[in-house]
Amino acid sequence: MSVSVIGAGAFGTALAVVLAAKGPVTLWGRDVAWRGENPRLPGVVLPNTLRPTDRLDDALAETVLLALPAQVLGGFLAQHGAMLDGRNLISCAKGIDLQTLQGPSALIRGACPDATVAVLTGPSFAADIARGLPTALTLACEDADAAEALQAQLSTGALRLYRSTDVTGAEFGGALKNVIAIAAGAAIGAGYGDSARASVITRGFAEMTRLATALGARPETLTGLSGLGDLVLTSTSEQSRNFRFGLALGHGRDFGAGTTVEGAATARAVAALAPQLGVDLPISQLVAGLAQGHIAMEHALDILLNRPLKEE
Ligand SMILES: NC(=O)c1ccc[n+]([C@@H]2O[C@H](COP(=O)([O-])OP(=O)(O)OC[C@H]3O[C@@H](n4cnc5c(N)ncnc54)[C@H](O)[C@@H]3O)[C@@H](O)[C@H]2O)c1
Ligand SMILES: O=P(O)(O)OC[C@H](O)CO
Repeated sequence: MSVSVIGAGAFGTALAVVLAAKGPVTLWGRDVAWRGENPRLPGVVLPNTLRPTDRLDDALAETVLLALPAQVLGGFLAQHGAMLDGRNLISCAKGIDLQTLQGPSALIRGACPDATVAVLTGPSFAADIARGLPTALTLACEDADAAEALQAQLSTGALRLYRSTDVTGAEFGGALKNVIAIAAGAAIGAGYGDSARASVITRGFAEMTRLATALGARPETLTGLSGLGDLVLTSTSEQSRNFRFGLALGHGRDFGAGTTVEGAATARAVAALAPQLGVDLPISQLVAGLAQGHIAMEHALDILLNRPLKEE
């Protein structure tokens, strides 16, 4: 099966680099005028078996990894879905679409009804994957046979994929951890300390589980790589853009525009979903308010701590 990657950002390029060790890979991006090294992934030399292109019709393999940001995916599919239909389409985006409040797999299914839809998610920084460091991810697809075939196709010596049929659990775990990582960063940035961060991670994980299971996810998926695994990575590493965005909020500093911070828009989507699903998500709703500037950092702690005491 041939492979292509749509989206020449850090993650799409990193995946293309490692998969190109197994065979030819085409990488589509809007602007691939750079040659040899993608500025979004500095220091990584592209192998000869990786072919960048800005022509979409030139990048339509049997298996297509969609590595665009979540808020961009819907528009891209509306424009190009027909060209992509009928293939194995694997979402690598970690977010919830603000317009539809859907995860990437539902967007893909809507635009490409004859595709086999899967998600690839889990704890992984693009720079680590591109350097060939050992990484374990979840490949989720409702069709168990397709999941097994894609797992074999996309695993490499250092990139170890575990398969799952719980697409909702895998993709919502990956999206929601970004929101909680912002909260963890804000707690550290504001000087609340490591104990407070551990509370945010733990109570945030409870929120992730509540929301994802209300949407039909299996609870055990949330304890796997795509949920807890990625939450731990993203809430504890300054390599994470979501964590660094939270740090800036906590410090009261501006954060560079143009950096992909999936958790900011996803927090707003979560805040809209919570009342629809009847779930209580105080940390995520706080992040939505902070990210939009509706809540000031100095009030954030009071909002969380002044809620009624409850059973764990
Ligand atoms: N970077 C990581 O370490 C990492 C790891 C795992 C998953 N992800 C996920 O992968 C997704 C992409 O993140 P990234 O890190 O590659 O982002 P990035 O900021 O490095 O790159 C985003 C890319 O999207 C392109 N883009 C933006 N709008 C577009 C449009 N309308 N049409 C076509 N292309 C457009 C940009 O040109 C850029 O190449 C996110 O959902 C992220 O959560 C990233
Ligand atoms: O840099 P972030 O915060 O988008 O995180 C990247 C990956 O999702 C970590 O698994």
